[in-house]
Amino acid sequence: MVYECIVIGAGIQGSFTAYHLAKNNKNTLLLEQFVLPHSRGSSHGQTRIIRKAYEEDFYTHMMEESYELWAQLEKEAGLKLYRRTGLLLMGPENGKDFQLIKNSVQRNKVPTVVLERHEFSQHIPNVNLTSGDAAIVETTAGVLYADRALRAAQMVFQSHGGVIKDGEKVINIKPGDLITVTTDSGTYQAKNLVITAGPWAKTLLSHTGLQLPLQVLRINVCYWKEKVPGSYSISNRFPCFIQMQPKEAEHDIYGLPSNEYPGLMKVCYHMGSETEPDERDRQTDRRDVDALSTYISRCFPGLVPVPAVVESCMYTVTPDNNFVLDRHPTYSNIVIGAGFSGHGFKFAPIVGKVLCELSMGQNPSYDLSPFSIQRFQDNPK
Ligand SMILES: Cc1cc2nc3c(=O)[nH]c(=O)nc-3n(C[C@H](O)[C@H](O)[C@H](O)COP(=O)(O)OP(=O)(O)OC[C@H]3O[C@@H](n4cnc5c(N)ncnc54)[C@H](O)[C@@H]3O)c2cc1C
Ligand SMILES: O=C(O)[C@@H]1CCCCN1
Repeated sequence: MVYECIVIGAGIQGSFTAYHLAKNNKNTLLLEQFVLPHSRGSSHGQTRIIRKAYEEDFYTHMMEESYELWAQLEKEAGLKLYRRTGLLLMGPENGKDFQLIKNSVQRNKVPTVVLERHEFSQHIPNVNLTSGDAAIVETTAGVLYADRALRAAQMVFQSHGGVIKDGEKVINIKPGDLITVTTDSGTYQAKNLVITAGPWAKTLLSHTGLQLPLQVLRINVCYWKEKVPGSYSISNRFPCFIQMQPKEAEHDIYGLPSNEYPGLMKVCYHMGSETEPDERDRQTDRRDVDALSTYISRCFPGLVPVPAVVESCMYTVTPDNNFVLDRHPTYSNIVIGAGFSGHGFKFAPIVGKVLCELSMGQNPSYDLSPFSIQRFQDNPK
């Protein structure tokens, strides 16, 4: 049988693409190399941050509709996927990045509160605001329950007649008017193909003759013990946070209130060391954990500054940290979603929608020029 569309990769982006295709009555097959659920890609784990505060207007605009589509999935699946916590943004008051994001939220009317230094500790207890730093809180930001969201998108896809075949690794792609996809246990044909293979995108795209400048990083996902259980918890109304330009590191540090593992707060570094996705844990660089320990001792005195639990996850990053959402430059019936650069989860309902539109030959609902493949060819690295 010939499918209307095959989607390769059942992470959050592929699952949402398949969800939209099935809702548009397209006969769709979702292929996944590992038995589901698994923790080998980028979409596993309990939580992710959802927010509208971005330096770039186009991300903030996409998030308007994304919140609505997350709420729709909650309804369809009968599950709670989003919890509002607020997002505390801290950074050097006169720093360029902090100013850009502050101006953007004002320009785009994202609900935010500015916290003056003298009132900071009254609103955010147990955190030391670095001297020279300013703070704002985006009030509608919060947490997405990631594992649960992934299952929900897959469930709704199946309830619309979609087929998932897991434990089947794609080993070859033969482009054409009818595309032939070969896995380690079968061969399938479709009129359209969507590749959302996360950290494996580079390998898969090589079967289609395309090279993209994607780099895979291993992220140490660190949980830190609260000295007084609950002091940084969701139930105590502690927010998610992003610390821009921390003193001890080059990249941002971020955290989510304790919730999923009672007594433990997730605080991570927004960077990692390069790795091969099939040998993720051979990468043992822990310099990021040392920087986190120093930051936590200085700014989060209520946490024990040694990680209690370390999990891992991968980022697939592009040179400008913007996603790839485009048609294949040679084969217009192959659509690509890749390079989510450690911030793609919150956008998944919109990513799925535009990849579905591209694959159905429609005009996408958003200007996709920031996400084009052409931008790499214009500025080869
Ligand atoms: C530690 C961490 C924190 C993050 N925090 C946030 C956050 O707070 N907010 C936010 O919005 N985003 C966040 N992100 C980013 C977000 O999680 C990712 O952008 C998103 O999960 C990427 O999804 P994906 O579907 O592209 O990749 P994946 O989830 O990796 O899915 C790709 C799938 O393709 C499958 N596959 C690959 N090759 C093949 C093949 N040959 N055959 C069959 N299947 C194949 C893989 O097994 C995998 O299941 C974070 C990411 C990490 C790692
Ligand atoms: O996508 C996000 O909102 C977070 C910000 C901090 C780094 C990890 N990703």
